[in-house]
Parts: sequence; C-alpha cells; structure tokens
Amino acid sequence: MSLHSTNKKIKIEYEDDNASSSNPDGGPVIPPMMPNVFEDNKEDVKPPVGNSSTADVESERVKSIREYKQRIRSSYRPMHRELFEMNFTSFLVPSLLEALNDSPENGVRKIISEPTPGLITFDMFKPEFCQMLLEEFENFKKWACETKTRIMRPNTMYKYGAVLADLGMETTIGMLMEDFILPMSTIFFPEVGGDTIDSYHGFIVEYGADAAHHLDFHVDDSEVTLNVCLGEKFSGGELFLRGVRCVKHVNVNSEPEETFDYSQVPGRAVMHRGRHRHGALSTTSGHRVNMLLWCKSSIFREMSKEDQNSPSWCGVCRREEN
Ligand SMILES: O=C(O)CCC(=O)C(=O)O
Ligand SMILES: [Fe+2]
Repeated sequence: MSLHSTNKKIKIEYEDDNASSSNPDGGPVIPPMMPNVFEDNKEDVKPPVGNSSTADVESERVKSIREYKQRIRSSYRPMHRELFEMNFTSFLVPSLLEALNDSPENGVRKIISEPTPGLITFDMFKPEFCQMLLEEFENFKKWACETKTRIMRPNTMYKYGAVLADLGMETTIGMLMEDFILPMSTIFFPEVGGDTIDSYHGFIVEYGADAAHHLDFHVDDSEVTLNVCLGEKFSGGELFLRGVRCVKHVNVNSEPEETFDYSQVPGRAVMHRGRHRHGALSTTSGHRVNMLLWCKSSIFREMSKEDQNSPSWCGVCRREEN
C-alpha cells in the first residue's frame, strides 16, 4: 500500500443522494432512489412558473452552487489552515501507520476487526486531528451564521452538516482517498467496485444539541462508505446495520444474523458497502459529529447496468443460490 500520493485523480462528487426510511428492523420500507437536490437550496432550484424546463432548473442549481463556492472562497477564513495542507499520514494513529508500512494486506488485517460480516472497524484519526476538524466545522457554521450564508447540506437526508470540500479539505481528502481508502476498499470490498473507486462525496454530519437526533434507515449512494466518529461527548447514536441488499431485494427483511448495532467511538472508523442497509439510532445526550466518505466506482456502476445476475454480495441472492 503506497503512502505516497500518486498522480491519479479521484474526483470529488457534489451531487449525491440515497434512499431512506425509518424502519431499523429492516422491513419493506426503503423508498426508491430520489433525485438529488440540496435540501437547503430547494427554493433556489425551483423551476420558474410557466415554461420551465429541466435545463433551466439545472442551470439555476449550478449557478447557486457556483455562487456559494465563490462566497466561501472570497470570505471564509479557516481556523486551522494546516488541515488543508497537511499530509494525511500526520493525522492517522500510529498503529494504523505501522500496519500500512508493514506488508500492507497482512498489516491492515492485524489491526481491523469485523464485528459483523461486512463491517470493518479500526482506529483511524488522532484526537488532535478530530479536535481540529470539529473546531473548523464550528468555525464554518459561525461564519455562515454571521454572513447569513445558507450552508449547502451533504444530501437530502440532512438539514445539518457540511461538505468537506466546502471547508477547503479537497486536497487532503483526495490524497487520503488515493493512498489509503482505495487500497483498503480493494482489500475488503473488491466485489462491489472497491478496487476501482474513482470519485467520492465527503461530508460532516452532526447529531444532538440543536441538530437532528437520528438518521433514518437507508442505503448510501456509494460502493463503499467510510464513516469516522470525530466526537464529541455523547450517548446513543449507534449505527444499526440490517444486511446487504441488491436493488431488487432492498426491502427484503433482515435475518437475525444480519442485525447488528455498532457503538460509535471517537477516532474510530467503520467501512462498509454502500448497499449495507443502515441508519443511526438516536443520540440521546450530548453532541455527535462524524465524517463520511461515500466512495464510488463509475466502472462498477456501468457494469452493473449490463449484468443483472444475482450478485454474491446480496444477502438474499446468496441465500437463494444455496
Ligand atoms: O450518523 C452516522 O454515523 C451514519 C451516517 C450515514 O449513514 C450516512 O451519512 O450515510
Ligand atoms: Fe449512510
């Protein structure tokens, strides 16, 4: 596994969505994929009354995104500029760095655990880095409030949170994607395109205090998701997982062995397939903030359109095969 940045480019994606519902028991409740709009900008992207067209809506939306980014670039003053310049190796915990420097696959396998099939967990970020990112996020919200800027939310599931690229972190996260996430997803999730990740959508979410308390049952618009808890002090907020499903079986009930609740720990990461159905239980006290990377493979998506065979990674298809 290379720890040196390559010249490959993993694209940042801005426009994402997923499907959601609110049944943690895995019942037939996940609605079909919705088109993406940034929740907070719905007003900006409504078609004009009368002769509206999809192209008009699209161009309005592109315009409002451009203005938003322009405004950030011209007036947002970061609190921790080093966050945008640092090599990602300086914010990983020593155990992870040692594992990566060892023979990669063996090293990494020694430090991860898999508490339920398909959920990989490992210590990832140093406490100092978590603290810096939390402070930067607070600083960004404060700036948005003072300048009356409406923060573009990561996707339609969230009324809270922000996109990492908007905070100025695209270079740092780009390197992390190429030199760490891609190798990790190649080892653990090659069958869902983990070995051909070529774009990502990165964001911060928060719960408790003045934000939302839980996250509905859903699948991500990703092949592989990395979810790292940054802090702060909280109780509740477990990630509930209810089995991996292909499109056809997305609403098929989960079996007991597919039911797992994971307690989030600051600094610790989880990785799972995007189609591993999940949600977050209520953060019952305190404030929880997590960093998410939805990692995508355009090749895998193209190939999935043509190949409609039962994928081996879907819990229901696998059961039907046996
Ligand atoms: O709150 C969490 O930890 C889960 C977040 C999540 O599933 C998502 O953003 O896709
Ligand atoms: Fe998710």
